[in-house]
Amino acid sequence: MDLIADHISHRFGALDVLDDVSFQVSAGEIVAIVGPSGCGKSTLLSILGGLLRPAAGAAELRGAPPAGSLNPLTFVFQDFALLPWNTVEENVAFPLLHTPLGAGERRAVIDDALRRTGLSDFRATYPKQLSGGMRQRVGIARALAVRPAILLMDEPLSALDSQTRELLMEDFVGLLADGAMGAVYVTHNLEEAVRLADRVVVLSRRPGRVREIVTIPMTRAERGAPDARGPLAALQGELWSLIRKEAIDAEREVQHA
Ligand SMILES: Nc1ncnc2c1ncn2[C@@H]1O[C@H](COP(=O)(O)OP(=O)(O)OP(=O)(O)O)[C@@H](O)[C@H]1O
Repeated sequence: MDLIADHISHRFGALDVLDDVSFQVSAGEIVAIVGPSGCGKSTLLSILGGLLRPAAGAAELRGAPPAGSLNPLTFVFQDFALLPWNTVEENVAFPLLHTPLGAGERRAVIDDALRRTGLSDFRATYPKQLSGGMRQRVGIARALAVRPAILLMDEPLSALDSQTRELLMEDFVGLLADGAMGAVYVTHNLEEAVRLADRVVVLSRRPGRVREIVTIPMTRAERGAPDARGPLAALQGELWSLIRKEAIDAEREVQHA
């Protein structure tokens, strides 16, 4: 299933936030969205996920959803957005409430999501008993439970320390390796963008326009190898050179606002 951003523009009152943004996420592809602070990345993700109707243009899904999909698009949030009074299992089960799944099928879906995220032994645990990395794994398991075509991820690792980020990046690469699921990955972190994405959409400062779409010229597997650090750092440098000036301008704008 493909996700198409088709000439999307948006404004909040007098504030122009996005200007004519177009790109495509093909089935199984990971597309990162980077750009200066406040350029409209989260707004764009909300529009792609159908939470916000754009002022102009549209977000469209094309193609058949994965077998058994309950929702082709699902979000993974920076702050995990878990229900603290519910166990891990209940959090993962939450999006399955009010769906036509029978009890057996529901259990199989939950078990599968917990297994794929390494949470099978934590099903009865409450979020506050877990580390940040484990909480975000619960957020991912909950997203997997609806068998989506595309994960919409808004800074999913930014609340985590650097070692935990590394581990979760490895998890993402593993989860998305079979190409059954794609992702849109909003991040400030260019290291994450070049490590995970197949293509990177670089937005200008607000109103966000597509400055460039950079294709990462290495497979995801190649990027996990120890000798990939040099080429990845070079790619990161390339992206930073596209963003740097506008990031400085955007930062000044925020500070003087
Ligand atoms: N609901 C809203 N009402 C009014 N203004 C909003 C609303 N949501 C976002 N904005 C403004 O729109 C602009 C873009 O916000 P958005 O969060 O999409 O940017 P971003 O690129 O994700 O930011 P950051 O990099 O800081 O996470 C900002 O100036 C923000 O203050």
